[in-house]
Amino acid sequence: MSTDSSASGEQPVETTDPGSVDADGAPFLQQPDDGSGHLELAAELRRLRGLVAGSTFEDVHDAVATVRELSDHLEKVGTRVNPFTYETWGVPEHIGANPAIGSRNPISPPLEPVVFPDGTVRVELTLGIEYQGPPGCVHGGIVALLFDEMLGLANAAAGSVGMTADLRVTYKSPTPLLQPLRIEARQIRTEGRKIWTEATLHTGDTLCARTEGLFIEPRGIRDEDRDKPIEG
Ligand SMILES: CCCCCCCCCCCCCC(=O)SCCNC(=O)CCNC(=O)[C@H](O)C(C)(C)COP(=O)(O)OP(=O)(O)OC[C@H]1O[C@@H](n2cnc3c(N)ncnc32)[C@H](O)[C@@H]1OP(=O)(O)O
Repeated sequence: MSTDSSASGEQPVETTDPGSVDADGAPFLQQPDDGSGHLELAAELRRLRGLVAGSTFEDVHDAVATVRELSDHLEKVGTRVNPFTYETWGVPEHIGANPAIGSRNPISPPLEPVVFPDGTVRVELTLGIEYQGPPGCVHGGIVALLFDEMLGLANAAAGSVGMTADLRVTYKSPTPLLQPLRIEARQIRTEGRKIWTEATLHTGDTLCARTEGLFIEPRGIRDEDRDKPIEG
């Protein structure tokens, strides 16, 4: 969880609170903390991101030098990782680097999904000014990113993985910044490698957006196809 400044810069606003877990929901794809401080670093950078995007400054050249020093330090002490291969869908390192859900990725809000017995995956979150599109509203591309991810998670909850082939988003009402949002996603049906999944985004009782996605399970991803080459 991180704390970012509001647009006015006066009140700290929680931007990534995943909300409470209902009694019958269970945390889904929890991302382990390896104790290295990596997650705290990402959380602090999220705070920084909110401050940089959501503030004006007179002179921050001192901050530039400090951040440059930090980057130089991290470059020295870290081990760079390469993008993952298809076989690694869902391993903690794959999830952790994800721009929507990844706890190690400062770009992500991040999402902390909860799965329910009927297969619904839900996240609750509040987005700050760094996600702004129209004034006061969440950028439509961010909504699409969150939807794509949530549909993918609903597929994972149903035991499948798929590449997004078609993603339709209907924006019904502006998605507000700095207000609690709730996204719920569920797999609807499958036919061979084709998977249909849907999601909604609400603030309170207001429907802000909904989506329908068609996903295609990559060839070779199923156990019986392990010896076949994986194709996107
Ligand atoms: C458990 C593990 C947990 C993991 C958790 C991870 C969470 C992370 C979640 C991350 C989430 C983020 C997710 C992301 O960011 S995914 C990244 C964004 N998506 C892509 O980059 C996909 C790019 N496209 C492709 O790779 C290929 O085109 C795919 C793989 C989609 C299909 O190429 P492929 O060669 O395999 O398929 P096919 O041609 O034999 O067609 C097969 C069938 O599908 C039908 N079809 C195909 N395309 C379309 C279309 N556009 N509309 C309607 N129908 C379409 C087609 O007619 C045929 O139907 P039929 O004739 O059989 O009836």
